[in-house]
Amino acid sequence: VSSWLGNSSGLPFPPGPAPRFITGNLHEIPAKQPWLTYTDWKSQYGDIVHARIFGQHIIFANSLKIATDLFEKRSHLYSDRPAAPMIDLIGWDFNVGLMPYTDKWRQHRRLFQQSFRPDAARTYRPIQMTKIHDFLRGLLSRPEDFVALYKTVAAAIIMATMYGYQVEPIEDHFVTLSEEAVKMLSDTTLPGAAAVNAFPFLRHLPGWLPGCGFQYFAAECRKRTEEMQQVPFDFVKQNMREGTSAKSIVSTLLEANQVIRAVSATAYAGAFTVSSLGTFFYAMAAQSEIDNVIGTHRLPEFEDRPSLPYIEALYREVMRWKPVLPLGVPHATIADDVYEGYFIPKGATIISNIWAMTHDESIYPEPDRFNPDRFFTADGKLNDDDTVLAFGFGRRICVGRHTADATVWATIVSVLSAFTIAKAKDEAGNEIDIDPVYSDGFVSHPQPFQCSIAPRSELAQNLVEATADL
Ligand code: HEM
Repeated sequence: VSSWLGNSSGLPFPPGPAPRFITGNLHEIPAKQPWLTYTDWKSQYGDIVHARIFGQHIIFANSLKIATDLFEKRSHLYSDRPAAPMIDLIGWDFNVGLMPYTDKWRQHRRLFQQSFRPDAARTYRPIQMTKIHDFLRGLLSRPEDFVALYKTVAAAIIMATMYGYQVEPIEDHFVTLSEEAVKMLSDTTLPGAAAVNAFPFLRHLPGWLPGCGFQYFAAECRKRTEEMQQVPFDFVKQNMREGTSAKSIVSTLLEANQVIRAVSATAYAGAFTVSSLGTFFYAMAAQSEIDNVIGTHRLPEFEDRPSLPYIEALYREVMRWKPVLPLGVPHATIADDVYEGYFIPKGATIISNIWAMTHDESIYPEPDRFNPDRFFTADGKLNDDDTVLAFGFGRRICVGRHTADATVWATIVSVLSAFTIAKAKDEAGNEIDIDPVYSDGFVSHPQPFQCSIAPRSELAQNLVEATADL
């Protein structure tokens, strides 16, 4: 009770909606697109907002300044993750991104960084391009399956770099395993999603008791999560035994070590966040820049990046407009703190409201409009707003960001160089409008929609077909 109500500091919590006695603000947390509600709270209460769900204090960092002050300048206090018993129950505690701020996290993060720091990330470029070219050929032969295809490209890159495993173009067993495990995680971690997060003692009660059905769900999740870690790991070990192992991060690091198993499965799950890729299909421009700089006789390469400022702006806008994790991954405090006269208790959940930051009208006028031009100065130069907020903050900033950045950029430029994407037409020849609908939950993916994807020219088609022989 003292943690629910208690604040012995004599200082106020940051402003926020009035909580009810027991449940706090639970009744105000919407199931759908909660980041929109939290961004409304920003207009009402300011850049730092406090809410409570049962005994859990939640602080929303709604501006870049607050995020920088807390997650970066006070990173020694703000780098923990909230304790969520449901994460342990479903077996996701193996994941670096969800681990508390402990020596174990440091060890996993260090290993991850070794394989994903900028110079290491550059060595994966050939694999990235190969998989992106597979994707382009997929678009030629099955444009109607573009959603399944772009989802696979991100997974294909991670699976090839981590495990040396080449995914099947459709319904790959490993990819399906990971997709299901990520979906289960997404369903169980939002505030208010699982009673056991609010009442941790419930984890000790058997599933047959009323209200404890989550135990059966959790047991099923644990099985999937275990499989998701073990199956691709066994694949590498088997190939190494048989001497057929392709070079991969796991085969390079492998000393039959549990940390590697967990770190690699973390990366494998990270693949799904690369669904930022879906977003850029909503927007078409920039082909003339590619034609002017690269010409039409070859496909783009990573080395072209500095010469393509418009594509750079397009990439930034894709990452700004619909951040894949609109509320980031929650941080938590490891001790009491006072910020600008407000009390922030130990164990509080700190949400980086990335949506509010990337839709801040004072920085991005008309924030809901997709407009890459906003990243140019008045004299037509790319501006210096090059920090992608979608990757989060401080010591917990996304470790896969260099690889993810390269994948998203290279996919955008490759598709644009070879294809025209337009609205689909109905039987009467009228254009079908696109209604951008995104999934709810922890990860926000674009939902399937219709559009027309066709090679820009015969030359473009030949270039894409020729990638099969590379
Ligand atoms: C467009 C793609 C991606 C986006 C937008 C993204 C975004 C994020 C965000 C917002 C966080 C939380 C940062 C914070 O706590 O403040 C995060 C953490 C993380 N990401 Fe990514 N990510 C992407 C791709 C990837 C990929 C491809 C990998 C793996 C190869 C990856 C691995 C991780 C890991 C391991 C963490 C946890 C770091 C920690 O807690 O110490 N991410 N990511």
